[in-house]
Amino acid sequence: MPDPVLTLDAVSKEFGGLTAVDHVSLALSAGERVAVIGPNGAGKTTLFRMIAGEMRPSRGTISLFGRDVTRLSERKRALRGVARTFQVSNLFPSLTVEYNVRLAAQVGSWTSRRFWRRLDANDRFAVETRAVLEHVGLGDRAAHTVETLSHGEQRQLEIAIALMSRPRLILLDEPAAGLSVAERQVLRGLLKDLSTEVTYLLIEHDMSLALELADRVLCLDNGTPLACGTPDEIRADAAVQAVYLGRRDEVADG
Ligand SMILES: Nc1ncnc2c1ncn2[C@@H]1O[C@H](COP(=O)(O)OP(=O)(O)OP(=O)(O)O)[C@@H](O)[C@H]1O
Repeated sequence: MPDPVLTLDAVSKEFGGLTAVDHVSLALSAGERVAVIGPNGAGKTTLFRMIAGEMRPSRGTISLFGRDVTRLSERKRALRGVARTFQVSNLFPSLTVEYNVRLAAQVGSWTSRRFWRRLDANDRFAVETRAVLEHVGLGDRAAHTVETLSHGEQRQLEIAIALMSRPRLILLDEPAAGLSVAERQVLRGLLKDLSTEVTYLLIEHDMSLALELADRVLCLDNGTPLACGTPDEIRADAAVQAVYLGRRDEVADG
């Protein structure tokens, strides 16, 4: 059996007297898609920040591909294949779509101490950039500036940027937040069709989207794992339904 892509072993995070994440354990195998759900303040983003290396756990260990990375920096984890998209966009609005992707890829290349290449150079990044933009459905938008993109297209671009680092694990932080129904459909298709070479962990408030995309769902409540199971198990879970009271129909309909 290959090592899991990601293993969380009793990970906790305290902020002063507040326990934001409390003894969360989880293992993701290669190609698996796991959604983390839970009401506001459940600890989802804090968990992501610890996995990405932005923040250290108070207790517990985090391993990537069988190696303990609990004390490794965010950059070193990125070099091991972790990419992340954010709730708040990190894009450069006045630059073109293509330039945003190439810039991110070349900064990644620079931080990994590979040879810095000129942004204008007709190099391998141009080919990879075109391919990844086609892949996320933005092939015809390459020459447009980011500020002219719809909100949904900007989310697609963020995924393109994450894919440029050829990640083995992507952390998607509410990719569907603020999207229209039609934009959600596009995003749903994109995430469903991603190669299973990429494992992903997804925070998503849209319950039906989370249950549709995920192989497995972890529900947090006040930092504590409330339930972890297949989408069908989560739909049927009484504790999850109670937490989502008022959204009970949404859980049931999935
Ligand atoms: N840097 C911090 N310092 C102090 N408290 C924090 C910090 N970050 C998060 N918290 C607290 O930790 C708890 C969990 O927050 P977190 O943002 O992880 O929840 P969440 O599930 O992502 O919520 P949301 O769905 O609203 O984004 C909250 O009570 C929050 O106020």
